[in-house]
Amino acid sequence: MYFSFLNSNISSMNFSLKFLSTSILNRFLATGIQTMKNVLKPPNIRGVVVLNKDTIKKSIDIPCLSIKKESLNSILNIIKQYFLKIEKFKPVQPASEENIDIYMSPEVIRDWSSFPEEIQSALEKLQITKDNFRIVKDFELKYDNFTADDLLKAILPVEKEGMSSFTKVGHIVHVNLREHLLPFKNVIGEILFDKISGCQSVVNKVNIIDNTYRNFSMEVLKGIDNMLTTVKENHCSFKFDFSQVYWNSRLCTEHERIVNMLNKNDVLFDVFAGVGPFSVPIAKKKCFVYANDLNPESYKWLEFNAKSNKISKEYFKSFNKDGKDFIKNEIKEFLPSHIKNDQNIFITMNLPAMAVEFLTHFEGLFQYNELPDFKNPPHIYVYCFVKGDNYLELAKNVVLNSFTCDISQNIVDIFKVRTVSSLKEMMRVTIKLDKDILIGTCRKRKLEAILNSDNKISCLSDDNGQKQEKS
Ligand SMILES: C[S@@+](CC[C@H](N)C(=O)[O-])C[C@H]1O[C@@H](n2cnc3c(N)ncnc32)[C@H](O)[C@@H]1O
Repeated sequence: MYFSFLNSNISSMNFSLKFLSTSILNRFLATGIQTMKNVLKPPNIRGVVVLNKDTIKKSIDIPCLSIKKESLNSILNIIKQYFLKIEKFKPVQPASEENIDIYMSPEVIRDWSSFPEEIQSALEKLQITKDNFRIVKDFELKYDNFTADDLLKAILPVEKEGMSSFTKVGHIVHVNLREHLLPFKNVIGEILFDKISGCQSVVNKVNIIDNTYRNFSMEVLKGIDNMLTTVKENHCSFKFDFSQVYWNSRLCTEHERIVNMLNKNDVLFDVFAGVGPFSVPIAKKKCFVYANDLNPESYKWLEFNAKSNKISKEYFKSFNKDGKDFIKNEIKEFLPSHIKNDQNIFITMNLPAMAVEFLTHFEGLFQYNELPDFKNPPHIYVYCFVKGDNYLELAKNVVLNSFTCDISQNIVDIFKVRTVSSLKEMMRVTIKLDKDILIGTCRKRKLEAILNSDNKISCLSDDNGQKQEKS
């Protein structure tokens, strides 16, 4: 679950300040009626660093239709679009034994004539006319009626309000406040704590994510100091200490994409598994999963999550090793039997800042006779960050340059996973691992090709790794 102060998302529900809102305004513009678009926004609170909730109020006039209770069902579909939709407020309220009041958005409706003609005539057919319409004066909008988006937009410096983001992980809402927003940290903490459903703790990331285990130092801005939390993703639950391990809700869709690519009986080697967002749901599909993470805390929760999601040991093995050792030992040990069984084999390498550096360990991982022949090559999904408009080309080059042999024929897909920040893209590159790479003949081939280039001789390897010479 993630949000930006200009562009937010609540679990799969997005709510956005950037494209502030929208349906009512758009409808309004479409009907050509003049808008009063800020009428439902908070009063002037720009720059406040101490939140005095009682003083955040605003008096507005609200259009209202009073109708007989029995007419409600017939007119609901006609006027639903004009309802006053604000926090902690019901647009349809009983007025007396027989009557109900329907409150409409003053952003859209100012008087009876604000209704488009076809709406007026549809209402009039049901004996609802101008006489049923009135303006309720001096209705008080309070702190409770404003959304977190509205309040933060009203408070934070205009030109910089969108330069930060917040994410919900279980009961924790975490923000990443740049320096210019630090004076507002308590206000931000309080608003998010009050407004984000299920939030028990608001934390600010203190350092940038540059340590080995990709976790953050946190400062609790509001709420309890308990970073042990549980989240649901891809029909599995994941428990972990958010201050000790890596978890990023923004990767939820990517995790789902990979989970959907594997089918029962396939094989996954997850080199940088974290607490298991690829490995656990994939093992749940009865795939054979080998999951590894160097962080002892991640490994602990990886094992816990496999158990709590009732993954059978038959399908799940976990390791607490450096990625290099995992490739050189576990992948080397377990890959051949799965190749022999002709299973679909996938290797995920999600450590985007440096995963490509581990690719070279696949080159020459096996002696020629250690590996059976295979038709169904394993595929690596390696993630990387690149900066620039030509991100496909950049990602391809990052991967190509990580091998000592030429593997341009082995790159079968390049996919933009998400934009991390302006111009920084997270990419997934798919590499088809052929025998030539795994037994290292591709290296020799490249070397020999260079050595022989003067004699116009190029060396090729056939499927069995046997060298052929062409002149
Ligand atoms: C970006 S996280 C990805 C976690 C998980 N796969 C996901 O998609 O959320 C990278 C993980 O790699 C682990 N890690 C960092 N360096 C490592 C290494 N040299 N070997 C193995 N794991 C490592 C970190 O502990 C972290 O859990």
